[in-house]
Amino acid sequence: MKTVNQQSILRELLEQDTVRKNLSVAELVEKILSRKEGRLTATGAIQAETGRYTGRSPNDKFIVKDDVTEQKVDWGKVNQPISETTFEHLYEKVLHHLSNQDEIYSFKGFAGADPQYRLPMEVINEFAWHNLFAQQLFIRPSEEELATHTSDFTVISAPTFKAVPEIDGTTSETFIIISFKQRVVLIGGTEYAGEIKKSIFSVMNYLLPQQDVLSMHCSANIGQEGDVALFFGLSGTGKTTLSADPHRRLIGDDEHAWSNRGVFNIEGGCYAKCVNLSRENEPQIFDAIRFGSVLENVVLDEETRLPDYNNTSLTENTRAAYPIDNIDNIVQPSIAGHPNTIVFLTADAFGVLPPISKLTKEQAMYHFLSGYTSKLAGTERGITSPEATFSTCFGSPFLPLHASTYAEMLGEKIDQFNANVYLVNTGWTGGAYGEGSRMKLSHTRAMVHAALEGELNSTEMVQDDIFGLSMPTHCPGVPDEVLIPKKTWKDAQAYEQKAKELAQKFHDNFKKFNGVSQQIQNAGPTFLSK
Ligand SMILES: Nc1ncnc2c1ncn2[C@@H]1O[C@H](COP(=O)(O)OP(=O)(O)O)[C@@H](O)[C@H]1O
Ligand SMILES: C=C(OP(=O)(O)O)C(=O)O
Ligand SMILES: [Mn+2]
Repeated sequence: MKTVNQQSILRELLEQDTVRKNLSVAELVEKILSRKEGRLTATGAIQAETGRYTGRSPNDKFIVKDDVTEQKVDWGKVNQPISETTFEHLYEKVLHHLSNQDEIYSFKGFAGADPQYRLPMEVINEFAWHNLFAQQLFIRPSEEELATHTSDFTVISAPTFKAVPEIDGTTSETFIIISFKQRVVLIGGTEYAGEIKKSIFSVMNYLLPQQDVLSMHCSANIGQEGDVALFFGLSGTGKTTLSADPHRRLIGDDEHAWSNRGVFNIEGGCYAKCVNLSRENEPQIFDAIRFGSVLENVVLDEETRLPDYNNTSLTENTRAAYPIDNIDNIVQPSIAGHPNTIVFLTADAFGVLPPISKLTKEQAMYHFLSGYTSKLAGTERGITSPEATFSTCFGSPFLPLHASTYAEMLGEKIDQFNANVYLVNTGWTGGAYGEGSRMKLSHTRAMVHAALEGELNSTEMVQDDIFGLSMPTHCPGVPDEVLIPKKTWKDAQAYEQKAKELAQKFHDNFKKFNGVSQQIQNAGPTFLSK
């Protein structure tokens, strides 16, 4: 059988003495420098460039349709099917490609901080810097854990292997293919490191709900009283930035799961956007970038070798990868109790959603299913300015199962633990993208702080008459007029028009969720039902 064949080729490959296994950070750094894969920066971090692709390639992502996945996966534009035969041919070619390299790198570790649900996994890389990335992003094993480690999923990344669509059955030279039957992710044709971590996230989004654990595209932190907050949001909306908070310990910046024991981080590291990064605005992230970190597509000053975070000549999606331990106030292991507060981050390019609003349970479900936000420049191929999108569960590119699976689980948990839910607009204010400006980070931080401290519970609220959202009228550290979008626009009529345009989009998008309860369907924009 084919399956056996590939598994034995993989085993053979891993027995070759060209495979360097779980090298230390220092050894990997030496490799990266001697192979000229990257450069040493004055921060101590490695800098690497990814060439043509500097963001994810969602159109090149597939799931193998086989007897394991056929009935389970929500097939469509996000989860494109590919045949077993196509996968097997490519798999063999990629393994052949890797067996011809002078050296390749393997990292064995885990996804999932809770020992009950963790996935022992392995990442095999053609590039040493990708292997360093994997080591920093996934959960590093102890010596004992490594000695007894048996991988239950393998990511194989061969960026210089390029597919030929006509022969290989892909859409382009790039491919990201998950086979749940063979427990393999195959990545080729792209050097963007984000694919490695996000593909394992997709794997966990398939596996965990089947164990009755909700997986979520969110960051998480914990306050002094042990109160847990989650921040959901599509790429670039503020999960990493807002979860790094000197007053709250970090659980994780991007991927979490919620079991009947509480929440846990899926990863062991962070992957921060670093466009315009400054110590003043984001001190913890700025200082996390040091020896062992990886700066991706960040331009260096040629003389000082210091990163120039304002330079977006390679991409706006510049990134820093570092182990979570590089942040000084963290929870270790990355496990905590049940969330008290849930924040949905939306980067509203229309500039009409309130900077913060408190949601009813029905509104929470409505907005979770809608997942309205923007794709921000650079995070996906072809996106050069914020583009309004409805990304269900604030993470549609990473969800193999139907949105209702995740939404129903979240709804039950919100009910059970009585969590407060807020919608926070980290996008535009005072006008749409191009006219208004990005919400001030200091204001967003102040609003989030007030929400987490319970200060908004006793504040007077007003309801906006287009979306039906409850907006606080005061918030410490934020001018009153910022809280009400209409007041931030020069032209109130223009605001109204734009807001109604967005409300209509919400309405049109939600038609596909006609199976959900009437109460949830009614929790959308209010002016349309008048
Ligand atoms: N009001 C705001 N709230 C959050 N982030 C903001 C805000 N204004 C600007 N930003 C910037 O937006 C980016 C958010 O990115 P990040 O936190 O990495 O997103 P995510 O983790 O959700 O992908 C950062 O570069 C941050 O500095
Ligand atoms: C890494 C990504 O997203 P996030 O910013 O959510 O981590 C990505 O979309 O490639
Ligand atoms: Mn992030």
